[in-house]
Parts: sequence; C-alpha cells; structure tokens
Amino acid sequence: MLPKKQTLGEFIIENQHAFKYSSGELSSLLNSIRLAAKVVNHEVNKAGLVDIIGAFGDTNIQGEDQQKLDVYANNKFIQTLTRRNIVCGIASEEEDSFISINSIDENNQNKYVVLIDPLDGSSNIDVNVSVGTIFSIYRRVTPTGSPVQLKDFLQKGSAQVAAGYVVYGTSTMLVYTTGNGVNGFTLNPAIGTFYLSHPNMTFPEDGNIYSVNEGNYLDFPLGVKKYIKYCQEEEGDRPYTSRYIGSLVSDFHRNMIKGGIYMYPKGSRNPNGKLRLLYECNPMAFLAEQANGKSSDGYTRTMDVEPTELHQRVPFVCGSKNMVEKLEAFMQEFGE
Ligand SMILES: O=P(O)(O)OC[C@H]1O[C@](O)(COP(=O)(O)O)[C@@H](O)[C@@H]1O
Repeated sequence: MLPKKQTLGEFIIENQHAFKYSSGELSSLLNSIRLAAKVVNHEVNKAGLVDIIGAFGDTNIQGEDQQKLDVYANNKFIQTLTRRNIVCGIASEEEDSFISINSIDENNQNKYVVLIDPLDGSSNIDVNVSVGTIFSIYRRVTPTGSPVQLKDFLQKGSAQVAAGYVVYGTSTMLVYTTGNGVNGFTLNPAIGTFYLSHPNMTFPEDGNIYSVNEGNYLDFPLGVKKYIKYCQEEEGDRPYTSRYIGSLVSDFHRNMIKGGIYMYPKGSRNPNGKLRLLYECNPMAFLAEQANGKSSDGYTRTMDVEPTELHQRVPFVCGSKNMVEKLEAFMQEFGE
C-alpha cells in the first residue's frame, strides 16, 4: 500500500506559485536535481562493490585529491543539468571554472545558474560514513541569452532563490528551500520516489550538541576556544555533547533535527577556514535561516559576505540561533 505522503515531484509543482519569479523553469531545475540525486545515490549505495572507491588520481583547483565518487557525482549532476537544458551556467567545487551553457547552446534562454558541491564529506566515502551533495541556485544578473559571466555566480547568499542538500545516509534524503521554509523528503529505494517525510524543518533555538574538528583546537581563534570550553563546562544543561561526523551535510542535518552548532573556524592551516562560501556555506546558511537557525563567520552574517572568487573559503558557524549568538558574543569579547 503506497504511503499517502506527498511525493517531491507533487510538492514542487504544488508550491511553485510561491516562487518569487517565473515558476516552470525553477520546478524543472529542482526536478532535474532530484533525478541526478537518485542516480548518484544508486552508486553511493553500492560503493564497496563497484570500482568507485578511492582516489581518482587527480587534484581539484583547491589542491585536494579528487575521489572517484567526487568525479562521478560531478559528472552526473553536470550531465543531467546540461542535457535537460534548464540552466544557463553551472559552477562546481570540482571544476576549475564555471561552465557556460551558451557555449554549448547559443540559443539558451534560461535564467538560472547552479552551484554544486557534488560530493560533500569526501573523506568519509571509503569508510561508509554518510556523505552528501549541496546545491545553490541563483537567477542570473546578466542579460538572458548572453553567455553567463563570473558575476552571475559571485552573488551574495541573500540573492539565492533556492538551496538544498542530499544526504546519503541510513536513508537518502533531499532537503531544500525556495525561501518558504525547509522541507525534507526521504527516498523510498524500492520505487525510487522521494516522499515528504520532514515538513517545515526548524532548528530548535537551543541545543546541546557542538560539532567541530577539535584536532585543530590549538589553531582556533581565542573566541572559539573560549566557546568550546563553555560547551564543556559542568553548569546548567552543560556540558554539551561533542558530535563531529566530518561531513557538513550530515552534521548540519543532525543539528537541525536535534539542536546544535557546527563550526569550521579559521586556523593556521586554513587561514580563511576550509569551507567554500559559494558551494557549502551560502546554501547551508540559507537553509539554516529558513529553518529559524543562524549562520555567520563569527561576526558577519554568511549571506551578507560579498563573494570575490569562485572557490573562496570563509570561516563558518551555523546552527541553533542562541548557540550561534553565544559563540558570536565570545568572538566579540575575545576575538582572534
Ligand atoms: O576533515 P576536516 O578538516 O574536519 O573537514 C571536514 C569538513 O570538510 C568537508 O568534508 C568539506 O570538504 P569536501 O567538500 O571536500 O568534502 C565537510 O563536509 C566537513 O565538515
């Protein structure tokens, strides 16, 4: 007996009236991301059985060793979006520069550009720990029909029209927002359909989970060190619990459901932090704010940061509002 839950396809159509701009195009785009997610999910689930584990043997522009699954996921998302002729440009964490679809189809009249982190949590691929895909969608700022330009991608996070992630975990979920709240859909692998399982997801204002790679502790700004000590003190509802999966999507997802804070501060090894503003921080910040959470670099709202480069990194804090504000207060008081 099929569950009476709404499918993702139905939900996208039913809610397209709420989109700020024309709807059909964005609906088709979200549906294509849904399709690519299912294709990638299929490979992720049998990663140990097919030759898709381990290094690909190449490095990306960030100087990181690309994993085979990074490259596979990157190709699948780009192919799916390009073949369906629904975007005018794509930027990916795994691609040196952006892809202008007009260079492939000069009559391309599409209005949206997509930025993706095709496989987030790469260090967890080989050890069967949950990984994810992150996407962010903007309306282009240059004239429709002309080749996209860098400025179509270097937009502040506050200009996003949609953002989301796929988490390939104990179950596969697609979670997204178009600026009208956050909804989560679980894939029924038996029939390959996403169903609405988590409507109106919100961050509890407070939580008791903190997620940070404490291996870098000595490197952290003093404000962050003081906040981590605060989390560990025996007082009131503290100490909080330390949970760090090492996949942003999975740590974010858990913290959104249970209440918590994720931090990737800057440090001597990552003077600007590790996470990419355009592919990781802005989409997660949009989701966080739409789910009553908060996100910043410790001082400035993530979505107010002016992007200057395609692959720029920023310090990133995200999660339950009161926890992020507490950390920001420590940053104000103790600084770097
Ligand atoms: O291993 P570290 O330095 O703690 O970094 C882990 C963080 O880096 C990430 O893996 C991002 O990098 P990738 O997109 O290359 O996987 C996040 O998902 C995760 O939170």
